[in-house]
Amino acid sequence: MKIAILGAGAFGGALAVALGRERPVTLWGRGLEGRQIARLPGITLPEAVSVTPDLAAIAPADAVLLALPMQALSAFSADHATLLRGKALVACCKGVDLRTGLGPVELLAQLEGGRAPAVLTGPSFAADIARGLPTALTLACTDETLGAQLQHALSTPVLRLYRSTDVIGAELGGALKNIVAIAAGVVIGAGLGDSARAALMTRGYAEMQRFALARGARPETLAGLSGFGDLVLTCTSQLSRNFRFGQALGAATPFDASQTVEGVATAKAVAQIAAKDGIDMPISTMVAALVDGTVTLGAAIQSLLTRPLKQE
Ligand SMILES: NC(=O)c1ccc[n+]([C@@H]2O[C@H](COP(=O)([O-])OP(=O)(O)OC[C@H]3O[C@@H](n4cnc5c(N)ncnc54)[C@H](O)[C@@H]3O)[C@@H](O)[C@H]2O)c1
Ligand SMILES: O=P(O)(O)OC[C@H](O)CO
Repeated sequence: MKIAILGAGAFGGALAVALGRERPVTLWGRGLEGRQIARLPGITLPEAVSVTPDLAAIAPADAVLLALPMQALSAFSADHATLLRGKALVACCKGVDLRTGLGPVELLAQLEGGRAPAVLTGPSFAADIARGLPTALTLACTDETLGAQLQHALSTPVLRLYRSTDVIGAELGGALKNIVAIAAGVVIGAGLGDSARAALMTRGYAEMQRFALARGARPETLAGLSGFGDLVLTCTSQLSRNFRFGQALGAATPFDASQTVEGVATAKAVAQIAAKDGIDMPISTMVAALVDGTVTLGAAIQSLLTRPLKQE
């Protein structure tokens, strides 16, 4: 299986490094020059990675990994539909498209006549993958045969892929955990303590399940790498941009606006869907209001703490 990766940011670069240590792979990215990845300082791409600024050069690839920010995926896949159609597409982004309310697999499935798209997601910092540290991810695809082929093609001795057919559960776990990570960052940034963070993560997980199950996900997927696993990683590590963004919000300190923080747009998308479909999502709704500036930090905390007492 010939593999191409689209997007030479942190995650696309890290996947190219990991796969390029084992087999040939093509990496395309905007403004990609030389064999360094700007978002991965100190990392050099292995020899087996062919770097190209020309998108047409990925034409021979059988499998294409799209490591772009979620909000760029819709326009990108529509603009390059002819090139992408017929290939095994693997979405590597985490989020919900703000304009359509769709996840990455649902967006890619709109390329008519294509194969069943897959999603690669789970607890993984690009910096860890690029350093060759052990990482486990979920590869979800409704086509079991294709899913198994991709699982084997994309696994390495230190990058272990677990297979699933629950694409909705896998993509929503990755999308929703970023919202909870922002909220966890707010809790820590505002000095509310580790006990409050544990409570927030637990109630956030309940909220993730509620939303995902309402959209057809399987509960065991949410309990796996792409849900619970990624929630734990992202809510507890300073390496997470979503967590650090929330921390800056909670502490009222500046944050580098050039960083990709997927939970911001996804919180807005999820809050809109939850309001429309009547799904109780208090943390996501509050994160959406906080990032929009329609509620103050004090009011947001107060609102979550004064919700009616209920059964767990
Ligand atoms: N960084 C991580 O640790 C990590 C881990 C797992 C998953 N992800 C996911 O991977 C996705 C990408 O994140 P990242 O960390 O690589 O972000 P990044 O900001 O490091 O890189 C994004 C790349 O996409 C490119 N890009 C943006 N818009 C584009 C467009 N319209 N057309 C072509 N290229 C475009 C940018 O130039 C940049 O190279 C996100 O959804 C993120 O959640 C990231
Ligand atoms: O830096 P973040 O917050 O986008 O998190 C990166 C990955 O999604 C962690 O699994």
